[in-house]
Amino acid sequence: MCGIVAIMSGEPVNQRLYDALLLLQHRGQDAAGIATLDGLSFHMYKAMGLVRDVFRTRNMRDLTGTMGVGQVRYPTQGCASSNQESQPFYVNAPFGIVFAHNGNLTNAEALAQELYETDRRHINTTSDSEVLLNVLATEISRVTLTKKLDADGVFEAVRQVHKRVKGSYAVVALIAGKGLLAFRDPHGIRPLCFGKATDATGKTEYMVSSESLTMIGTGFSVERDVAPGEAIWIDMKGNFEARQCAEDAQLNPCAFEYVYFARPDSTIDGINVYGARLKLGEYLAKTIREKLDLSEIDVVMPIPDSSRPCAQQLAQELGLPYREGFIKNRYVGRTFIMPGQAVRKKSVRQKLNAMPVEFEGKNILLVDDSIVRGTTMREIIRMTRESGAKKVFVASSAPRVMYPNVYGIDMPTKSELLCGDGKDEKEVAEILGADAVVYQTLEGLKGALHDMNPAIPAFDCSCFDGVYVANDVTEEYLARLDAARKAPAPAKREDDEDEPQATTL
Ligand SMILES: O=P(O)(O)OC[C@H]1O[C@H](OP(=O)(O)OP(=O)(O)O)[C@H](O)[C@@H]1O
Ligand SMILES: NC(=O)CC[C@H](N)C(=O)O
Ligand SMILES: [Mg+2]
Repeated sequence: MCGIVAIMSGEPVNQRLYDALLLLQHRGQDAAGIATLDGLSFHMYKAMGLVRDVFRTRNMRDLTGTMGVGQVRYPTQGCASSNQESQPFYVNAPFGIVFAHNGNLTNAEALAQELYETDRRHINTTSDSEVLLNVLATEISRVTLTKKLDADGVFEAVRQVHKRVKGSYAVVALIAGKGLLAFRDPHGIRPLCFGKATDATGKTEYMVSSESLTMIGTGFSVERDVAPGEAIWIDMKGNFEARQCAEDAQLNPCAFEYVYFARPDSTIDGINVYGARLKLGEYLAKTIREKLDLSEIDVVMPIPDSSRPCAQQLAQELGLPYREGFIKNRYVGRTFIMPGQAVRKKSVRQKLNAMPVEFEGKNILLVDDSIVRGTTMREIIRMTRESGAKKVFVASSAPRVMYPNVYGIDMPTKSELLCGDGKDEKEVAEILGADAVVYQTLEGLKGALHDMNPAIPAFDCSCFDGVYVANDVTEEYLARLDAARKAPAPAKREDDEDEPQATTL
């Protein structure tokens, strides 16, 4: 999951883009970048690392201009540790475009070939985002063969992009001298919203962002979500237009955003994320009542951070005490979105510390938002027992993660999932070393989200039910992902730099 943001204003945007990226840090910890447009010149700075480590005052000073885009990256395709694949991306024709993407294309390989052979465009990385930018650039070029680029032309180009591209994509882009473009895939799998503010001269400013919390944190007021398949265009004079550019758009937002990815203080497609997590706790409590003997549980305990609202609500519903037994080191980031299993494993212990006083002689119900590879839970159960707990029960606010995700969560193969082979709760409990494990049911997840916004027809629950809403995933495609995942990583050369150099424009 990456985080993307764009601002158009009459005033400098560098600081506010930086502030927005800091607020989106939970969506990507691998790399960060900002590109601004000053007159007809782009300025860009991007590098591997967290936002606060990537940008220095001198870099910020160079990011002049009153429009800009930014991104924090959590890689799903291409190379996890490549500075070249950090975003934004830039192409010099037509006009010059900088671009940031959240999502994952499922036909990137075929598109890259088509771009080379038919459109005569060269893709220099293995990132699907570079492919998407080049499809967009090709389609913008096509419409400008016969006329000047205006709103109609931009929307026509996006219409063609929707026809060629498969998978999930939320995009922000700046076209030099022309305007700011944002669009969302026809299923609205990844989130995208926009807001407004007024600058010192009384002119309207716009922000487009992955999550609404960036607006609240930077003085913008949230206008609405970008609809699935919709594009919005703000030209250099500040004229705003929005248009539906897809033929069969239907909103199917990713359920995992509500379970884990998004910040609780964001509202996505009319559902407040915190509220959704409380609701998931309500539904999970019902299942726990059916499956566990409540008189055996002394305390309910969350695994910080993401499971807290669910655990709190669940404890209240079950009339059990809620206790915090794990203290999180706030200087360690999210474990799940770290690249590579070795670093994830090490980080769980660095990140969470158990306080024996909360465990000694007690039967504990541990609550986490999800158990994906089982890295976190395995370690947590070990720590819970070491700290003196008698019995350890486990509850997950998400159902069993059984299928690969190809829409922007980096778990493309079944083999890396704890329940990829269909293990039931008993088998999971044995493997993790728990006395019992209870998962949210799929109906519970869908019911909770439906209660929060009955107007959403369906959610992308592909990693729980194997249904790929964009109808773009075949067994053959999944087998290719599996083979790619198992291929050995290129060996590190002795003279490899530990710190990749930044990329600028
Ligand atoms: O089964 P796993 O593969 O370990 O993945 C699941 C865990 O990863 C996430 O935590 P993370 O530390 O990323 O973030 P958080 O602090 O927001 O909970 C999630 O909340 C689970 O705890
Ligand atoms: N999580 C994402 O949105 C990733 C974007 C893009 N697929 C990349 O790997 O860089
Ligand atoms: Mg967690």
